[in-house]
Amino acid sequence: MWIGVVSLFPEMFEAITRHGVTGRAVERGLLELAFWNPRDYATDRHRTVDDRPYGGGPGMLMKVDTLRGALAEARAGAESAGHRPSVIYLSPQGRRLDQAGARELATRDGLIVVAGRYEGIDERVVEADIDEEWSIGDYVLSGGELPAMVMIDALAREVPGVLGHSDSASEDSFADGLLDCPHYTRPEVIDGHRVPDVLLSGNHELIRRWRLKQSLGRTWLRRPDMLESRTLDREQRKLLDEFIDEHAA
Ligand SMILES: Nc1nonc1C(=O)NCC1CCCCC1
Repeated sequence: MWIGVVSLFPEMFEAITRHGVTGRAVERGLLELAFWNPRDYATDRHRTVDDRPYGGGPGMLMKVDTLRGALAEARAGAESAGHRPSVIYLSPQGRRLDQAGARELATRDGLIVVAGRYEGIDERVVEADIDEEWSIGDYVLSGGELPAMVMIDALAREVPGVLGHSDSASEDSFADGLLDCPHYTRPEVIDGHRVPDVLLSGNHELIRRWRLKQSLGRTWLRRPDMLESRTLDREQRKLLDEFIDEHAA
């Protein structure tokens, strides 16, 4: 998947282009990131990229001409790469990103992601140049780079071939609308706490059922809202009822 990034701090994105699952996806050509820095479009001696807000008040905005210069080149880059991207802006005012949203974004014919800085961007640029605003949560960060990386990481996992064996995506808890089950690895005992026997049994069907029961139970305990919008099949209903009975006991 092709993603153009407009950012004043492109080097921050090494966190996803040089490490882990996303780094390997870039190496394998499954994920392609290209960067355009508004500072490269500054024409003054000080390479100014911010500007004062009309109406006064604290803080600055991203300078319009340098931002739009970078955006125009990103669009040209997308076109020459044969893509017709959606242009995304990250801000707390956007649509909340969730697994379904990541899955949806992964189907687009490329993305251009605009990472804001200072107090944001001119509203006329939002209206003219931005297709969609997205948010990673209700808190204010210092820039759009970390939200952009969160979004790119989440959607990259939905790109076919990115994950080692494809079922790890389907097993991801949010992938099937549940919280993840507990996980265990060596040693078998930590401070007197043993690994649940079922996980040592080698019985894959019992293990599958135990993990599903734990996911359902955890979701019931911690995020009951996630169960409200979900129809449980017969097995899931039985396992959750068992969990609830055991929890009440
Ligand atoms: N929360 C968020 N979700 O997506 N982005 C978020 C954010 O807090 N972004 C900060 C940016 C917003 C534009 C101006 C500079 C600071």
